[in-house]
Amino acid sequence: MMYKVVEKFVSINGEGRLSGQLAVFIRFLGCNLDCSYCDTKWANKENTSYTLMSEEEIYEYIKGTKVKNVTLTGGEPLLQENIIQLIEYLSKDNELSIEIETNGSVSLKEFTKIKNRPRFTMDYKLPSSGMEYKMLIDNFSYLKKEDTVKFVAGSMHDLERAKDIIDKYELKNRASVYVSPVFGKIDVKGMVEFMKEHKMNDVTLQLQLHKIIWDPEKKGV
Ligand SMILES: C[S@@+](CC[C@H](N)C(=O)[O-])C[C@H]1O[C@@H](n2cnc3c(N)ncnc32)[C@H](O)[C@@H]1O
Ligand SMILES: Nc1nc2[nH]cc(C(=O)O)c2c(=O)[nH]1
Ligand code: SF4
Ligand SMILES: [Mg+2]
Repeated sequence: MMYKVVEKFVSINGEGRLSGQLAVFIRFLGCNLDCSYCDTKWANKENTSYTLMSEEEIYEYIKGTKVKNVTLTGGEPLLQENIIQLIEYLSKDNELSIEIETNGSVSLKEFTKIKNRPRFTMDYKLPSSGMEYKMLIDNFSYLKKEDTVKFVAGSMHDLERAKDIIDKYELKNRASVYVSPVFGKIDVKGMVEFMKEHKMNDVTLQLQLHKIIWDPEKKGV
């Protein structure tokens, strides 16, 4: 099988449970959503240049970096044709710790059947993204403790909505729960005050480390 890879690189993971650790990123072409805040819109344009890579070539690249954490992302990685074959192929290597960043609109059902499946870092798109209506609530039932639900908030209204969803679906009992500011859009101190006011125990506030270390617009980091 061949996959449309728009960039591959090693960096510090700037997000999620392995934030701060080295990771190999494979970014795939194309997305079905159009989040207002997307910092990777360039990867979603059908005319974006990409490299066709087989599962073997992707695996060889990853192993050649000697980095064990792998993040499959995009664009929306789960929309790649035959992505299940790639995930199964990579999942055979127990030395790899694989995470998939996914946007919450693609059913996880088939992916949860994969032996030694990767961890999902699944967004729940909040109102300011304009994509909340695309969220598949059933996906919450496929999550396990190793997975993460991420809420990217662009306003205090978004944060209120995130709290409602976290409580309504008891997400803290299902997976790790992260909140993340839309970069430069919301006062992070205000997010902390909100979390304090609402006693949001067991929710992790993240900042995109890579946008602190490098130019926030820089690709390949
Ligand atoms: C570029 S997306 C790719 C994976 C998948 N399409 C998704 O949205 O989860 C990776 C992560 O970056 C987040 N993200 C995108 N633009 C952002 C921004 N401007 N500020 C903060 N997080 C952002 C997304 O919400 C998602 O959690
Ligand atoms: N350094 C770094 N860490 C990341 N974690 C998730 C990313 C993504 O775009 O999915 C990402 C990214 O784009 N860069
Ligand atoms: S789903 Fe992810 S890649 Fe697609 S537009 Fe939203 S943030 Fe960007
Ligand atoms: Mg990114």
